[in-house]
Amino acid sequence: MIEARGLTKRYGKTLAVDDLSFSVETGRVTGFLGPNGAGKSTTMRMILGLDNPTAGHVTIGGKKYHDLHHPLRTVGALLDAKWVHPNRSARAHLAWMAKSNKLPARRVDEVLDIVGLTSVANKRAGGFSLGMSQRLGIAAALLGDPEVLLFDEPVNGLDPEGILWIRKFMHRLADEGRTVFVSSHLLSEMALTASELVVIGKGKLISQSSTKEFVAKATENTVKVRSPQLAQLREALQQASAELTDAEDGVLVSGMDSEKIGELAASNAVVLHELSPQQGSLEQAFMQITGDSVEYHTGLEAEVQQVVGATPAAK
Ligand SMILES: Nc1ncnc2c1ncn2[C@@H]1O[C@H](COP(=O)(O)OP(=O)(O)OP(=O)(O)O)[C@@H](O)[C@H]1O
Repeated sequence: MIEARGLTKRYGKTLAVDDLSFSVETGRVTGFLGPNGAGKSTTMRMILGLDNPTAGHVTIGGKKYHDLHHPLRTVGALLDAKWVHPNRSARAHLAWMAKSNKLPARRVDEVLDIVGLTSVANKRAGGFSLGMSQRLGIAAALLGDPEVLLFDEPVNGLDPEGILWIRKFMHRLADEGRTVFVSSHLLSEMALTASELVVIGKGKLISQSSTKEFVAKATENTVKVRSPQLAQLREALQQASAELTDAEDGVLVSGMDSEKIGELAASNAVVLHELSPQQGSLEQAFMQITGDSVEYHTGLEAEVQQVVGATPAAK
């Protein structure tokens, strides 16, 4: 379990992490979500003792990283998959890591097998694709068989197959009872990967909850209605204080659930052609909750739309 309390990091004038408190539980995948520049990497570096907090603290299993007896047996991390020496083979790289950290040599072949790199174990890591490099990075993180795993933007640049592999692998690690903390600015990806979410913007905590709660709490639920007697239905809905927004071929109703709308239509003898509750998406929730915490708002919105074909919440 990871616990941050009042964690703060200042670089000159930039407050990269601002009084952040959150906890990451064992046995599940927790997403660390925030737009670019929100402070995710800085937080991860502080968890791993690579950066010192300006204030506050963060512990792993109750201890600060520097107080851990066997750091690599406690926590493994994938921060940058491309730091491997390019002329070293995958096996040599892991063997060197195992040796320098006093971990058993037999673990090298075990982790190569776990991440599916056995057949290319003797090939130069410099020739690896990004997906293979990520797997090698994950193998390195697993060398000490740690209970806690941190992944910083692990799916960045991967093809769909690579993304799927990482996602399934994280679920597997959590199912084994490990603590998995994974950062991403890809909202849609986190919805599929993480059951818990720690959401930050501009270094500050925005929310910590289950992914389901996050979406439910943040999205305004609407119901799409189509009817050949739309004018009549509009009047009835407005009289009942529902809020209406024009949709392409009908209206979006908020402030009233689908049962009520159906009953209202029936009591006014209005025929309905569609009555469909609109599922809130994680993207909509994120936009609504982060609001002006999104440092590069326009860019992020465009990116989200590109990635998932999502449209911003209908108002
Ligand atoms: N070593 C550093 N020196 C100065 N400023 C830094 C340093 N590291 C990070 N920052 C600044 O701190 C803020 C948070 O950066 P950080 O990399 O932690 O965010 P992030 O959420 O991981 O973003 P990204 O997804 O782009 O990596 C940014 O404004 C960044 O420019």
